[in-house]
Amino acid sequence: MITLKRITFLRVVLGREVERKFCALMASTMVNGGHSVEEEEKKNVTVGGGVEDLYGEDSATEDQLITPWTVSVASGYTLLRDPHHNKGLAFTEKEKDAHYLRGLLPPAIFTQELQEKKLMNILRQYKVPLQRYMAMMDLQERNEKLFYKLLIENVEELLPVVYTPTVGEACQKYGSIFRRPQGLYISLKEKGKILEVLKNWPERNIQVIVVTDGERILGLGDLGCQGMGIPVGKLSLYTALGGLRPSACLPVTIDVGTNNEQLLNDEFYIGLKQKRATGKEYAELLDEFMTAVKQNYGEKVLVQFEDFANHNAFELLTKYSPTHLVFNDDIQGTASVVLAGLLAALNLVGGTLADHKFLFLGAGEAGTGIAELIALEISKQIKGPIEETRKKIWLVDSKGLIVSSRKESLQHFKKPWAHEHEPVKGLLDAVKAIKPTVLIGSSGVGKTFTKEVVEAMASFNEKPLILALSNPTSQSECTAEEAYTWSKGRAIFASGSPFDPVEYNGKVFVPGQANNAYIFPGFGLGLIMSGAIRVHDDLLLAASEALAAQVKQENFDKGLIYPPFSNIRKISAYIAAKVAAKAYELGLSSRLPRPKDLVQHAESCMYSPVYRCYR
Ligand SMILES: NC(=O)C1=CN([C@@H]2O[C@H](COP(=O)(O)OP(=O)(O)OC[C@H]3O[C@@H](n4cnc5c(N)ncnc54)[C@H](OP(=O)(O)O)[C@@H]3O)[C@@H](O)[C@H]2O)C=CC1
Ligand SMILES: CC(=O)C(=O)O
Ligand SMILES: [Mg+2]
Repeated sequence: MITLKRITFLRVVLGREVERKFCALMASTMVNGGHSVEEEEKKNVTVGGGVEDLYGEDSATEDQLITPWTVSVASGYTLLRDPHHNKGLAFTEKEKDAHYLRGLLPPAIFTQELQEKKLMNILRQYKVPLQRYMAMMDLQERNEKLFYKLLIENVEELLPVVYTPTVGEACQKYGSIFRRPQGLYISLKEKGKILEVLKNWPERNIQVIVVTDGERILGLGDLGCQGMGIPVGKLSLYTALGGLRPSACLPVTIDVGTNNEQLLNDEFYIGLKQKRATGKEYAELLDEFMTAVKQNYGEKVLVQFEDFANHNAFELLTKYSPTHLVFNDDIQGTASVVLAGLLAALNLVGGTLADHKFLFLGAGEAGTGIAELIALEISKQIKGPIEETRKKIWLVDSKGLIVSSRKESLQHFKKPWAHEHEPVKGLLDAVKAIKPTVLIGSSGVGKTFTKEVVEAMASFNEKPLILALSNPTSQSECTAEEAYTWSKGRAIFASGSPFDPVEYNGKVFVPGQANNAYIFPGFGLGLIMSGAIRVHDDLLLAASEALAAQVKQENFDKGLIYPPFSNIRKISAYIAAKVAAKAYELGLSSRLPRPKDLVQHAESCMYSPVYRCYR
């Protein structure tokens, strides 16, 4: 067995040539069915213009088995190809000598700051967002630290590139832009072998998994296996925004087929070409996955469900919450970020949460998840039963206002919202009938907050609070410009995907981004650093309150109900500390003793993308 220690010994004691020969011979014993070293050495033939075929790969015929041999000591060419350790032109002269890099790089040496400047210049030249996305993915595969340095230090500029809206387009075109796998693909073909598949992933100490089955990718619907862009994007935010180590993050796509005909007919589709498995077949695959995850990574690995369709999402969350550390970002993360925005908005609109009336367009994961957390917060504030506080909240789905006469036919997650009211068909009529102070879009359907809807909101609210949560930008219920113009500059507006500032009547309005990206990185860090074993609603409330507390007067002055993303690492540390504190208080934490200063502890846990010096 060849070991890293032996290779290092050979290199240090006997020199590089001996090491090369040794590796080659070890490799050749694994070629052609394992013949003796001598035999294989004799057979080392020359092919391709006199280049030695050390590993026997070129000379092997098609039916001969060869070993995909690699020596995993990161030095020389291998070091430059290793995204975790590559520093590009930033290797020092000393490092070039010590790590066999001389001649493999041009003479100039760039600092990481200069590399960052150069790459930002290049990125800014791309006019097409998808080109920027691909350039960032290339960078992530080439030089991980530089990727994160760029993302952390230019977060407001690059978030729309690696995340919504561009990640949506990337998923739609994932088959064409796919280069190298960035996460684990677990399909029906892997049934019975999922534990082995997890072991194929090169990293062992996984702390957070983001998993999708691709059925509800943003507001773009079923993108099957191409949904992989979402776990990859979310996890890059876990690192950039929440400070989790990249090596501790595992993106997973469960492929049970797709019902998207366009993909099924696409010759370049990268997933299983079959209709989605459902029922027992689906449940068994998911169960095998969840069991394998716990077996391989232990009790404290966080599994974040992302962009599952609601007919699976609620069930999975209910099923695995008692046994695993699971979190559904679309249901719970979105709820927490919206509640934070509402708590902050009270500074602008006045009153308490209980004084407001809420109307949702969209009664799925996001809509009912947010509604439930608002109702919970109000019931805690007024110390009243949640059945009563739910009555302040109304939801509209594709069939109209959810009312008691529809109760029998409603999905279980809509039933608590079926209040007494006569049937109402469309949103405009619902707005006029309910007269909400807060209108929240979570339908996944763009352009549904029409001029009439916004004008109606502005007719009975001095400052209508309008949140257009649906992603990507194409699915936003209205644009920032529409919200400000149609409300004559009175709306307080935030959206799931970012919009540029808008000038209306000589005043500049800055729309905020109501996106769960404010919550999940800090929330996850809080769970992990405290060794939490279960998620509890009170942790979500703690995260909301922490985020709301981070909105400063200067933000309110611009009409913002969220703090800017530029400060997100500090915000995430604060959220993490509050979540961890609550987890300790509830006895859900296993990492003892509890650190005294949790904010400082959170900051000290965070991954830094600064280059390290190699000995
Ligand atoms: N900003 C953020 O952080 C987040 C944003 N989102 C966005 O929210 C959107 C919805 O996500 P999610 O809740 O998970 O999706 P779901 O599929 O679970 O829910 C969608 C809801 O919208 C309703 N709906 C669909 N079309 C219409 C219509 N024309 N009129 C009225 N209602 C309609 C559906 O009605 P029915 O039940 O009758 O089919 C359903 O209740 C997506 O675009 C997603 O990107 C999601 C999570 C976080
Ligand atoms: C933001 C997000 O999680 C979504 O749109 O699904
Ligand atoms: Mg999502």
